[in-house]
Amino acid sequence: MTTPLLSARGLTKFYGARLGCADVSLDLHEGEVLAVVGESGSGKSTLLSLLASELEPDAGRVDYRMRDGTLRDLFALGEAERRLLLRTDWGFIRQDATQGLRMGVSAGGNVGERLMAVGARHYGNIRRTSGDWLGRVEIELDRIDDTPRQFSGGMRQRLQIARNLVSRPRLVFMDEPTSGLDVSVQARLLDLLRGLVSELGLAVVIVTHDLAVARLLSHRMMVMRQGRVIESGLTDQVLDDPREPYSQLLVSSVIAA
Ligand SMILES: Nc1ncnc2c1ncn2[C@@H]1O[C@H](COP(=O)(O)OP(=O)(O)OP(=O)(O)O)[C@@H](O)[C@H]1O
Repeated sequence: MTTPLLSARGLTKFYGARLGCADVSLDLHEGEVLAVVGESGSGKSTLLSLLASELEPDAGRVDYRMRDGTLRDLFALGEAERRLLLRTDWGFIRQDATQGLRMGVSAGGNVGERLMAVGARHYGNIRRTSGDWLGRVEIELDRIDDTPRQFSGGMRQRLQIARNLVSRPRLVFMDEPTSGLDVSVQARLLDLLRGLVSELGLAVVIVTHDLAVARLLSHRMMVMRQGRVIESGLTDQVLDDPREPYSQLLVSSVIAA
């Protein structure tokens, strides 16, 4: 067995007296897609923020295997190291595109900025690579100088994808990347994401309340309820044959919908 890329043990977070999540452990290997599902308030976003070290846990730890092979405790990283990871080795695709994009910067600039973070300096190359990536996410090249404010919701999400993937991260966090979009737009976006994730061999932690998204994108899934993981396993197994009554309810309510 190879060492996991990301490994969490006993992650627990309280907001005052309210539980965010409790005692969550997981391993994520390179190229693996893990979906975290559960109803609203079950702790999915809290867990994602802890894994991405945006939030400090009350207990537990997260280790990450750096590119040089060393295992690092994420909460022991300095702020500069953490920011560097976020800009280079990781991506974070957010539900709200205004939080994941620089809304006042052109589409090309949004993508180019990430390239500069990994050392690109030549303007012509940066613009060409940015243009290539806009094409890959189906944004017309003549929109390269428009800002995301002039984009539709679906286009903004595709731009977030380009911005995050252009620097070839190894790990991408996704927080409900398709919710809030029209069903037909969601389907296209999911297709695009699925293709890129497999082509680039990305490791992904995706939070979603939509089991169809989990089915389409993930290899493994975890079901959360009231801050705790109540079931986990291979996605097809959990969805086709859920063990826990709560997971059965989740799955059947989708089928009924
Ligand atoms: N900043 C905060 N301050 C206080 N309580 C919080 C905060 N963020 C989350 N919580 C609480 O922690 C619990 C888990 O919330 P979390 O946002 O992680 O759930 P979720 O599964 O992501 O929900 P949703 O699908 O609605 O985003 C909830 O009870 C929530 O009210």
